Amino acid sequence: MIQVKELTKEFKNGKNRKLTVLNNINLEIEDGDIFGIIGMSGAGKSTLIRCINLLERPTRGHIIIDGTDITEVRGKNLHALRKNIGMIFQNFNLLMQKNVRKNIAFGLEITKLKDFKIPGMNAENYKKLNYFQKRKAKKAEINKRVDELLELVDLREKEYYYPAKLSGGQRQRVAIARALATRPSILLCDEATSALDSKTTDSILKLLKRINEETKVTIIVITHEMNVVQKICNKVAVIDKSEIVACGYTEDVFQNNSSEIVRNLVGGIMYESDNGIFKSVV
Ligand SMILES: Nc1ncnc2c1ncn2[C@@H]1O[C@H](COP(=O)(O)OP(=O)(O)OP(=O)(O)O)[C@@H](O)[C@H]1O
Repeated sequence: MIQVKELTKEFKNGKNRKLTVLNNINLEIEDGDIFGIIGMSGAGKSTLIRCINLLERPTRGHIIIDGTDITEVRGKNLHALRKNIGMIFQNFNLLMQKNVRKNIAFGLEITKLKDFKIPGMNAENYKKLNYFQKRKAKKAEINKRVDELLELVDLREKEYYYPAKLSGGQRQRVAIARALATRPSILLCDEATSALDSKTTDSILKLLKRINEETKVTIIVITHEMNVVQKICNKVAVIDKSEIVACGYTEDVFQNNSSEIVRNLVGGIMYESDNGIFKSVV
């Protein structure tokens, strides 16, 4: 479980001036959730997601993942923490000089040999291997993992392509595979479908949902596209002007139109309720 407690983030804005981008945020995200965070541009969504993997350090407050307050984590332990949190972006952030296989393998390649855990091998057996045996075992394990991920994101046929020769949707599939390579328990998606057309968006959302069901990875989705939240998020939080103004099961939040910001954001969305009857929430 991810618990965000009384989180505040301030940026220095000129001499002696502060900009409060997140103000006393409280959230609970359960294991296996696909949790949406929505809000207008500038509301603080990206800053919140960047605090969750400590790309930004909160000014005050706590982020507790499975009982560990990660705001206290520094140095070597930070590396282990980051391996547990994958991230994908709007612009994919692929390495353009590396092919699909090498992009996916990247996070595993840069893991130091001593930190590389080979599944199925216990610490005693591993200790007995010499340096070259360890390197060989690491290489074989990386290849096996990349093969699995290529199957998962359905890119087997493009494994030796460079990103420049891939469509936007294929690039995002590579980014998803790369983010999952270290078997993280959390996947952060920062406007991951914003650069894609609606058909490609749908195929990426289906893929994320399938991955969530198969691997139980917790997914946090930041988006300004309400249809993304409607299609895959079981829960959603709405941020407005640095604060959470609504939070809960997606259907409940979308159907409760008491807050103006929620009305503006979800205005016009048709929601399918449990009994199959479509109704407008505005
Ligand atoms: N490093 C920084 N230094 C100063 N101000 C920042 C910094 N990063 C973000 N901000 C400010 O924080 C506010 C929130 O930014 P953030 O990117 O979190 O919003 P957002 O909701 O993700 O917006 P968008 O949907 O447009 O990406 C903005 O006013 C932005 O200018």
